[in-house]
Amino acid sequence: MSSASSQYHLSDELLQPVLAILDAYQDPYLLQGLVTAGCVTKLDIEGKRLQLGLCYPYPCQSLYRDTVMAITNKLAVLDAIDEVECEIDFQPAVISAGAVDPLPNVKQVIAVASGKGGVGKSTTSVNLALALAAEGAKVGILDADIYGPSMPIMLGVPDFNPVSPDGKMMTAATAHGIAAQSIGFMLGGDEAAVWRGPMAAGALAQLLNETLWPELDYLVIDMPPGTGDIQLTLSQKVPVSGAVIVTTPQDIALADAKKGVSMFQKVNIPVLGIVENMSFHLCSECGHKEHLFGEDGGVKMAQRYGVPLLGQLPLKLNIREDVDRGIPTVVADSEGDVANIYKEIARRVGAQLALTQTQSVVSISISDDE
Ligand SMILES: Nc1ncnc2c1ncn2[C@@H]1O[C@H](COP(=O)(O)OP(=O)(O)OP(=O)(O)O)[C@@H](O)[C@H]1O
Repeated sequence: MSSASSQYHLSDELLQPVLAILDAYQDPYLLQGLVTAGCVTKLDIEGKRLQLGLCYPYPCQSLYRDTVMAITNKLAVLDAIDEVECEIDFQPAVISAGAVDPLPNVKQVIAVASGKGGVGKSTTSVNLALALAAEGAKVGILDADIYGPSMPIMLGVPDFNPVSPDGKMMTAATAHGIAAQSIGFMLGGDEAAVWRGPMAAGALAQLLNETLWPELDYLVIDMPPGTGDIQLTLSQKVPVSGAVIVTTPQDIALADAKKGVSMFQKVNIPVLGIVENMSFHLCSECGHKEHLFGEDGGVKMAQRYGVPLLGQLPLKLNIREDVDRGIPTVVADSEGDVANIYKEIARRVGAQLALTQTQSVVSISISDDE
């Protein structure tokens, strides 16, 4: 149990059944009871009104209402409680157990990668970033795709000029509530495409380090596609907390995505999971579902590598149209089915990061004590 137990101000007689009820409530993403997961930060009682404080290590704002209702119903069996006042918060861990220095202001860096181009990595990155923000996190995105920077268009800020007020650090754009920096703000696509290996990785790391990022819970990096030198060097130069691999279900893309999984495993960056994009075509008129690129390739790959399948996105016209007009689907249709899939993916990504870091915390505190 966490040190939060010092915030528990209930008599032993009441504390035990309350903790038992709260721990019987399994968090669907952490797959642990709320007490075991360290989410219960406050317990107090005034008359028969229980004051409950919860702090999640991943952003899940859209679930707060249902969670409170479910917990309140369970606690209602106790005679000593007839009302529950619940405060919920979210706080990701700030941990960098890796060799690379953490970025000031940035708690977690998430790399979004794909084995090959054109699988929808940038579309997934931008919608994931916006979904993390919709779930209550402070988010930034770095477009490191030197072969085809797309964030300026996808976020509707094609003319942003990242001025450098002090001649050293650059500003980030703000779009739909997230901070954005892109190699595309600096260079035309063609010019950037001639970059090679370590030089490109060095320039991207510089872009990352020399941007005045606001306080961020998560910085999503849209990596260059592929698994070559640039990607490997970038993964070693940037304090990446975890990686998300985007693939389509067909065999060739999957073979490439496997290389992506292996690359991150080689440099000890946890693979948080796989997003299968363009999983099926959903006809917007008749609702017919068709598996154009094969069925469940991402599912099989996730099983084979023992990493979670974070979600499956349909091939849908409006996903493309929305990024083309600079208003990604998570913003354009924020309560629609597609936005909800991205939000589900965002919660899973945040929870996976938290679980990965719980393990790091354990190993760090052991070596500190020694
Ligand atoms: N689920 C989807 N449904 C419909 N269109 C999609 C979907 N995902 C991506 N697209 C479209 O597919 C094209 C390629 O997507 P995107 O640019 O995100 O891929 P990428 O993997 O980042 O490509 P690159 O490696 O070339 O940068 C874009 O036109 C995008 O709008």
